[in-house]
Amino acid sequence: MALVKALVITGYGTNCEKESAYAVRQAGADEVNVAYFSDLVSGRIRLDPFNYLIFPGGFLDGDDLGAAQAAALRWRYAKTSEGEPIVSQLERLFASGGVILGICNGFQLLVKLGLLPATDGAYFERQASLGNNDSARFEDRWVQLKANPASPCVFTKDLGVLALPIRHGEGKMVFQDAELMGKVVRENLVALQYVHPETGEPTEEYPFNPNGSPLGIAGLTDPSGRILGLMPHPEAFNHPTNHPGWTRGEHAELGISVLAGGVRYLKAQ
Ligand SMILES: NC(=O)CC[C@H](N)C(=O)O
Repeated sequence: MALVKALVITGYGTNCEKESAYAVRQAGADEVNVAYFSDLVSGRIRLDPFNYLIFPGGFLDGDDLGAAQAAALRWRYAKTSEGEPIVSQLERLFASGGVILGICNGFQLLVKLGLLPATDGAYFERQASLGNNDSARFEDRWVQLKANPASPCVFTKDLGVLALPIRHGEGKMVFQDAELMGKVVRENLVALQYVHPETGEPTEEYPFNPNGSPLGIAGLTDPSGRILGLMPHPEAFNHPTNHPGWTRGEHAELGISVLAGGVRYLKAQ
């Protein structure tokens, strides 16, 4: 049974690192650390000791150039003060069986860095993007979701219907072309979809789908199932009273369950 050592990356406008660290601790991680990207550059911290990496939500570089665009370039090209590409540490963490979770801005980063959806194992080749919401507005409310039971995703494996908060301006999934989107769907790399509350089925209808994402795509995984990126914020549903309907006695699966999927997977190794 592996120890779960989580690292939450912050800096440059990230603002959900504390909730994400709290949530992964609640989910059962043995060790939880928060570090700045600049700590990786200075060498104060390395990715090597960790097996659970979290890219939290926020406004990296103020969303200039598009959400997480500059950060994706930073992750791809920055080196430690000793000259080692930081991306090599990231590649090693993943190659040695680690799990990676990107929440909202973190999802945008994973997609722009080419870690999602990575069809055909083409990691670090960008195949998709996240564009402006169809509403052309920042959307901030709760949505209903459904996990895809056929997806290889280790985070959403045992999940069904979920209610989670969203808060983003750039959540519309855009694929390179229709062929790639078909492949993502066929290979079940769609891990999570917005659903219509009446039918419980994936929807493109606003406001249930808050951004106009095709097929209601709210989260993607990679072919290994060890990377998950999602627009909603599971870390923000860490107690039953976070749910807007809790005083009416409404219950829903805590978002912590998403983070717990990664913990369970690592502990089973
Ligand atoms: N909550 C977030 O992480 C927001 C992500 C990004 N800044 C957006 O608005 O789309």
